[in-house]
Amino acid sequence: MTALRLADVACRRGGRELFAGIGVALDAGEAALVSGANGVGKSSLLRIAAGLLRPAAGTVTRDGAVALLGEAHALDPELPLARALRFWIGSRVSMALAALALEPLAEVPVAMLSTGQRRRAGMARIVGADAPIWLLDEPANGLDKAGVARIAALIATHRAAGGIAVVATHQPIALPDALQVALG
Ligand SMILES: Nc1ncnc2c1ncn2[C@@H]1O[C@H](COP(=O)(O)OP(=O)(O)OP(=O)(O)O)[C@@H](O)[C@H]1O
Repeated sequence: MTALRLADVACRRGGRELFAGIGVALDAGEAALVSGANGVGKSSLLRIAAGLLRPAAGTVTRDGAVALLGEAHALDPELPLARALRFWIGSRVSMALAALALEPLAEVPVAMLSTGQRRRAGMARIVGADAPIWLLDEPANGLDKAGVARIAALIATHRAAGGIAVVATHQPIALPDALQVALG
């Protein structure tokens, strides 16, 4: 059964304690919204949840594969979008492009995409990742209203299918019944 647990987690970076005592318990279909001022440690918390950063204290357990949308999109800037995505998600490229309304841009090099298009491309990688646990760092950054609504709808669909979503954001995004994780 898909699950994500952070118990009494603390984070230190650059010799400073960013946060301590954070607990998050999510099961299939649930979501958390991570909020807080710039530099409070939202990205760090997602990296800890992903297993990319070791917590200074506490434990993290994951039941299910993780897809992390970081601040960078992790797509080869030189490649046309479809090929850059194929590296990560293989045959699920068409589905992922369609989910983000990116089909018309399939042959455009990633470096030429606009800010919002690049963000959607990064999200296409997550949608195609076939991972039950989504960790999304500012997924709505640079997106227009329709783009934000699309991300919210994708997260809702993912949850309805038994997925988990942790979203760090400064922007309002619909995340019904989300566990609130306020840092700082
Ligand atoms: N590799 C690193 N080494 C040392 N300190 C770091 C490192 N990466 C980040 N930090 C520091 O950790 C703190 C938290 O950074 P983090 O990116 O987690 O914050 P955030 O809440 O996501 O910020 P924002 O809202 O601006 O994205 C910042 O003070 C940052 O300078």
